[in-house]
Amino acid sequence: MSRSLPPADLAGFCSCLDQLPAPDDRALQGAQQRDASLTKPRGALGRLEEIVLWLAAWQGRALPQAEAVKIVIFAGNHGVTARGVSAFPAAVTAQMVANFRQGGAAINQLARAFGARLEVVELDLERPTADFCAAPAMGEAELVAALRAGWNAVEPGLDLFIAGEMGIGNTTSAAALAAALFGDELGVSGWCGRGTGVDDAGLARKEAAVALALQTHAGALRDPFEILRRLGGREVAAMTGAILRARLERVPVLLDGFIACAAAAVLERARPGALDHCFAAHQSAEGAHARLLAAIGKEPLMSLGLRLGEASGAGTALGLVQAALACHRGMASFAEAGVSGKGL
Ligand SMILES: O=C(O)c1ccc[n+]([C@@H]2O[C@H](COP(=O)([O-])O)[C@@H](O)[C@H]2O)c1
Ligand SMILES: Cc1cc2nc[nH]c2cc1C
Repeated sequence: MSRSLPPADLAGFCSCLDQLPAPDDRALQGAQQRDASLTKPRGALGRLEEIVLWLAAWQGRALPQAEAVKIVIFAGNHGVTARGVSAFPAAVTAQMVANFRQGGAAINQLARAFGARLEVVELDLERPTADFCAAPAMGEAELVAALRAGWNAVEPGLDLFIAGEMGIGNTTSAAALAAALFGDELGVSGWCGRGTGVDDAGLARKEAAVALALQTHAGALRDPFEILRRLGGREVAAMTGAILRARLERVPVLLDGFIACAAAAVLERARPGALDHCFAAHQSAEGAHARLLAAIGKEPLMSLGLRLGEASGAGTALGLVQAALACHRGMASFAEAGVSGKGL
């Protein structure tokens, strides 16, 4: 299904979940057949083969490509930063947006290295969300505006989409989201990590903020989109909207780190299988990312100790995507190369 206009309201976004397209089985089979013909023992390219099959199924072609690759960094500010939950001041969000625009951030280098188009979408940076320890982070209209901003960032026909984020304080928001979506039986500390590098006192403030938020919103944390409204942030909701639109357009998505996965998890909780078009690029060093990946049923491609956000893990994984596609598209078959097939 291709639809250009974003839903007007929250009910419209929710009803998209009833219309999720399936992968293209014929394209998948075509890619499997080609893979089986190539001059290598079957399975010998390991997870590179998995990447190719995923792209084939969602792009709808046996010879997938990564020409039109788009990375969008969504930026938002968080009221919860007033509680001392980050190692950096909230002003860094806008300063990094300027850095993205000037080409000086890590993601600028990765996008250039791997031939991806990079865009930055600022979401009301001068107006942080409400401190979710005391009140819902966003009103419904704000949530819908953020979901729509994400939706509008994805166009049909992309070969691959990456949603990235920049938002001082957003690992606290992502921890609260994950705890609310998947339960906090291990305690909130199981979902809290050091983010930009908070010290022990900062980590304790973060855990206290998440615990207080869950208490404040107790009884109102059943619906995943309501959880997003209460505990999320604008850039988080924009990633949710973008990942949903990508699914409707059958555009495959590479998931980045802890915050991007929390945004995606809203969809998975709302509709199991909603993330079938997504591949987890990496496991970040944020302590709870491994748990979150397991909760959404994703096996990360790499674990390099990255904890930067801004789509840097997914941007790095583009190199692996290119490696996978180069082999699938360029290798000779056994017949073409005159190589003997398996004997026994
Ligand atoms: O992607 C991740 O897993 C990740 C882990 C730690 C930090 N970050 C980035 O750091 C910022 C949030 O960290 P913090 O400590 O301010 O909550 C935000 O801009 C994220 O892009 C991102
Ligand atoms: C400098 C800096 C760059 C970032 N990029 C994504 N999150 C970030 C957080 C900080 C603090």
